[in-house]
Amino acid sequence: MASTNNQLEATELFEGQSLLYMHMFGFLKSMALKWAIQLNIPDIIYNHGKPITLSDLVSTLQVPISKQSLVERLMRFLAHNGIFVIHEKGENDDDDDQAYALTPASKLLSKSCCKDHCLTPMVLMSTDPILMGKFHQLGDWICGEIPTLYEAALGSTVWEFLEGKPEYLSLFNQAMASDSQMVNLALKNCSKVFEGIDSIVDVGGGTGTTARIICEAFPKLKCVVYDLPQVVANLSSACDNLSYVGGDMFKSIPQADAIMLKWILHDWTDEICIKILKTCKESVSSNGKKGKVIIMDIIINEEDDEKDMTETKLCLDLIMMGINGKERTGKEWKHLFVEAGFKDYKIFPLFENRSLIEAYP
Ligand SMILES: C[S@@+](CC[C@H](N)C(=O)[O-])C[C@H]1O[C@@H](n2cnc3c(N)ncnc32)[C@H](O)[C@@H]1O
Ligand SMILES: C/C=C/c1ccc(O)c(OC)c1
Repeated sequence: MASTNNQLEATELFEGQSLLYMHMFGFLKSMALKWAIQLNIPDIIYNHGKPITLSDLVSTLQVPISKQSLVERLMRFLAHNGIFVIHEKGENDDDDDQAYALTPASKLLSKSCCKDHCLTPMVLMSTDPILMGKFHQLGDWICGEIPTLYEAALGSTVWEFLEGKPEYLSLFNQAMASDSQMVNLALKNCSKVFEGIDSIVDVGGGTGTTARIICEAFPKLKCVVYDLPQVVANLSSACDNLSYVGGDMFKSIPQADAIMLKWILHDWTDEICIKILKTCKESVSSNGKKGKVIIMDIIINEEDDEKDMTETKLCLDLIMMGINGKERTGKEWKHLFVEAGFKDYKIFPLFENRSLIEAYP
């Protein structure tokens, strides 16, 4: 609402300016994170065994002395944003009065600390210049005829792009695996979901991280990872109850008591999701069995989620926009299940931004 009071109008404009500055510089949060990873700072601090002073950090990094203050300023920025924390000793007034320590966020970027669930590959993929660069063409793409941003900017769909570039395919698979490791920590909250079933197919299961976690937790459960041939080629199973099958989920899906879809349906349009869900329903209903489909995905819930959580989910929605996928509200998920002919479904919290949905044919 426009204000009639000049003073208030100026205040509003200043607030508007402030918001714009915050947003236009938002990319620097990604860039500073990438800088910390490229210089291996999370591992350096972890291996140091205690908070590290600026001079120790600079000498480990072998940064020229003339650039010492740049390290200090980047660390100040990252600490301001919760990626590191600055411990003040307050004894003397020199540079070494302060020391940098890890926070939960930067622990997740240290391979030495969080070997199993290090999120570094996800950060490197998200900040890759080519993958990030396509967002410069959002405007042109939305006004043009080309169906996906990937095709508009990179000349092919995301899956074709990855198939043609082994180094990107490997980065993508590692990024997905790093996200999937979190399932390990959340499984105890939803172990009931996997009890009482003899076989499960993880459709689009990537290199098998989630399936491996489930196989280890439920040694009697027979688990198949089903993904594109180029993804599962040369993978061999570490446990007896896990196997890899290459194929195309649009042509067929192996039969099982349960189908798992983790971060699959958000990659696709409603129309395609309904097709996938119908095929899954056939697979788990064969042999007269009453199976189920287990979905691990995002549910947008602006009412109940914290603002920051919703923001992350809406960012992922824009990333999915680039491949014609989308993040869905509870109502939009329900629409998919109804249209695909499922009788009922149940939602469980999984971890942070992810829910587990059990859908029954
Ligand atoms: C976003 S990733 C999710 C991977 C894994 N479920 C996870 O959460 O870590 C989507 C997966 O779907 C696979 N995929 C894409 N098209 C497919 C198709 N037509 N048939 C089978 N898998 C497909 C991709 O190769 C990729 O591994
Ligand atoms: C940076 C995150 C990328 C990403 C996350 C989940 C997905 O399903 C995906 O599919 C193309 C990409």
